[in-house]
Amino acid sequence: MQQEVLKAEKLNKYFYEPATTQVLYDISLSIGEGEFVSIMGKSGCGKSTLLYLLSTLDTSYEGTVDITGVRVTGLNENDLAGFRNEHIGFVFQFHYLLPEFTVLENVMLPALKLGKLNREAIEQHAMDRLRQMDMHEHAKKLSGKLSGGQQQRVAIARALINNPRIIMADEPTGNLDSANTAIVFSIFNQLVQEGNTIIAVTHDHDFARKSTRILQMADGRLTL
Ligand SMILES: Nc1ncnc2c1ncn2[C@@H]1O[C@H](COP(=O)(O)OP(=O)(O)OP(=O)(O)O)[C@@H](O)[C@H]1O
Repeated sequence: MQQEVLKAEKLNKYFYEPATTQVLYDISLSIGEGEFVSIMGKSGCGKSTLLYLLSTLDTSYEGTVDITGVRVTGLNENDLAGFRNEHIGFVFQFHYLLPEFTVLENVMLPALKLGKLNREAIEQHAMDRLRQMDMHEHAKKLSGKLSGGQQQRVAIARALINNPRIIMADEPTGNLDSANTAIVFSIFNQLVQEGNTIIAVTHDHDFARKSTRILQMADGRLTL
């Protein structure tokens, strides 16, 4: 049987400002190794909120989340930061590249933080990831000087530097033209072939159609 990578049980989420509102209702799901899951639904239905919970960035909710068999619900922020850095690659729009650092430095950063390899090994690994994204020729440029599509590819290289088993993406092709969308999709496809798991919030039907499963949301509930 396919190994379970992520399990969520009975997630409920409330926001308390400006008034108490429930935005996620009783969400339970299980995602296996090597799945490429798209989360879809109308604007405001709770997709990003759900992804924040699943990716441990938001810790105030009811219910439980287990990732790679670890109960992440209830872990303190320090432990969560370490867990995320090792197991989850983020391609989120707010996880911007640092514009005053080079492309290579940006990609190396999460591995330097993790501290498992020496600088030389990290640099080599970062260059390999950049080559995979066809961005190696830009390694020495300041990331702020790249186009949006190029920055997104660098962000993916950075997300992959610690070889996470799970990649969480919020609108990974949101600001991209069709050529860059195709590149990002083929990178994701390759990652899935290698046994990684991808969970992506997207409005892009073409993108979602190519994933292995679509989670459809409406009004804070999973409908499919
Ligand atoms: N910090 C917050 N405080 C209060 N309400 C919030 C907050 N963040 C989100 N919401 C509300 O929660 C609901 C779900 O928002 P969410 O961003 O998860 O939707 P979404 O499906 O990702 O939307 P979009 O596709 O437009 O990004 C919305 O009604 C939104 O207004």
